Amino acid sequence: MLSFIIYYIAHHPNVKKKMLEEIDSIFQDDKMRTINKDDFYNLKYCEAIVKETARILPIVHFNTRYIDKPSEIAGYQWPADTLFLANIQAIHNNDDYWEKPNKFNPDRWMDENFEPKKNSFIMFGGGLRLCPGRKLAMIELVCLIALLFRKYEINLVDMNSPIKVKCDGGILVSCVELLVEIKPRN
Ligand code: HEM
Repeated sequence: MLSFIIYYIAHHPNVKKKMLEEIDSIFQDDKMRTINKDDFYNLKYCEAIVKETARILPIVHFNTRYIDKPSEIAGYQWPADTLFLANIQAIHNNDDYWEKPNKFNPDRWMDENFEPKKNSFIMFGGGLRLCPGRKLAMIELVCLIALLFRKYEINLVDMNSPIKVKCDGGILVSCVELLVEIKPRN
């Protein structure tokens, strides 16, 4: 997921600028101090970048559900042993739920009153089997991008290269290759 985040940041200079302003306002040019809980809560724009990346390109593309008894779901009768696949990628990019879904726009998450429509943002699944690691994953990703971009300038080697992804088992999406140039920030 970090590769996808770096890719989208590199392709949206206005987003990168805003992210660096947030990071610099929090760390005040200190490139070494340990990140703490308050920093995490203040890194709202970084969090918005993580969510927006996961909206456009969810690493879990499909969520699965299985019924072991015949059931009626969404007005249809289904036999026992039916496996359902919910297409997370399609839901996240559907214009019934999202304004300009193809636009990478972390700002959509910045409005205090913004709440995605019910079940329209399911990067961590939902219901009883909701991902139990979601908070840890968010903390790790937000802190990681803040600590990386606080200290390093990260650019893509080839801005024209499309993102190279592979999909394992039709469900998990990962980045195959992303060539980056990293140098210390001034
Ligand atoms: C960006 C990172 C992550 C993403 C996108 C993600 C996404 C998901 C999704 C979509 C599910 C299926 C939920 C459902 O069926 O409704 C899931 C389940 C699960 N995740 Fe995560 N996850 C992430 C990180 C983590 C981490 C860090 C942990 C553990 C430390 C974790 C542990 C689990 C476990 C144990 C389940 C199975 C839950 C169950 O079946 O009851 N995940 N995750």
